Amino acid sequence: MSGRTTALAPPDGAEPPVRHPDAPAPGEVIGSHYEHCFGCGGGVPHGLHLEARAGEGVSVTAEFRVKEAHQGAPGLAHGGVLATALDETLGSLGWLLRVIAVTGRLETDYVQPVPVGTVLHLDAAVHAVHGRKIYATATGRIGGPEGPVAVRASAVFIEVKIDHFIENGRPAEIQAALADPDQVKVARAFEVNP
Ligand SMILES: CCCCC/C=C\C/C=C\C/C=C\C/C=C\CCCC(=O)SCCNC(=O)CCNC(=O)[C@H](O)C(C)(C)COP(=O)(O)OP(=O)(O)OC[C@H]1O[C@@H](n2cnc3c(N)ncnc32)[C@H](O)[C@@H]1OP(=O)(O)O
Repeated sequence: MSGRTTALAPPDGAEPPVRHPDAPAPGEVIGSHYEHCFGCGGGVPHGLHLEARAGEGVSVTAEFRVKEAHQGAPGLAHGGVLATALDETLGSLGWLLRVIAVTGRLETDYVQPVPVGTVLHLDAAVHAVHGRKIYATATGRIGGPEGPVAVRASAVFIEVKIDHFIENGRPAEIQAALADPDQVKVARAFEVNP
């Protein structure tokens, strides 16, 4: 057994998150981090095309319209797709901290079925940071931003450097990403030097 804990509750000594001075202003749209991302990329026809907006503090909002391609049961969203929407919304919080972070652990609660055609109103916030670990939660509501909760998530994201992608990604896609000035601009926004 290692001493690693994957608990979703921040440990003693965790600090409140600090919004980066260059974070997008509240209300500003946070662009896609990668055109081919299933969650936010414009280049994925059946992707979720999630568009997040910066909120106050270290928080974001996003909307996701459930399409036929997202069904798990007749006329209802697949739970894994909803988890992806929550994961992507949580992932965009990194823009406010100006760190690149990947999902370490994601726990989802499904409270109500979500029909095709529904707009899921998502919000997410970071609650604490401990070393490279970022503790965050997200909620998806139906009927409006104040509507009833349909899905919820708690997560731990882990800060990584750009090398995480360069070392683990498939070389063809990594080379294409590094040759794309828009992608390099995104990486620079995180103050990393690819
Ligand atoms: C050139 C191309 C550029 C392309 C990229 C462009 C721009 C980038 C910008 C943004 C993109 C960033 C994110 C995308 C945003 C949204 C998308 C949705 C998010 C995702 O969909 S993302 C995919 C799914 N995700 C993964 O693919 C992760 C697979 N995994 C790993 O890659 C490793 O597992 C890793 C890196 C997580 C850790 O590995 P490691 O060796 O670096 O670190 P280590 O193990 O030492 O852990 C350090 C501390 O984290 C704690 N810790 C570790 N694992 C934990 C867990 N599971 N739960 C709770 N705590 C955990 C330890 O307990 C320790 O804590 P402590 O320090 O207190 O001991």
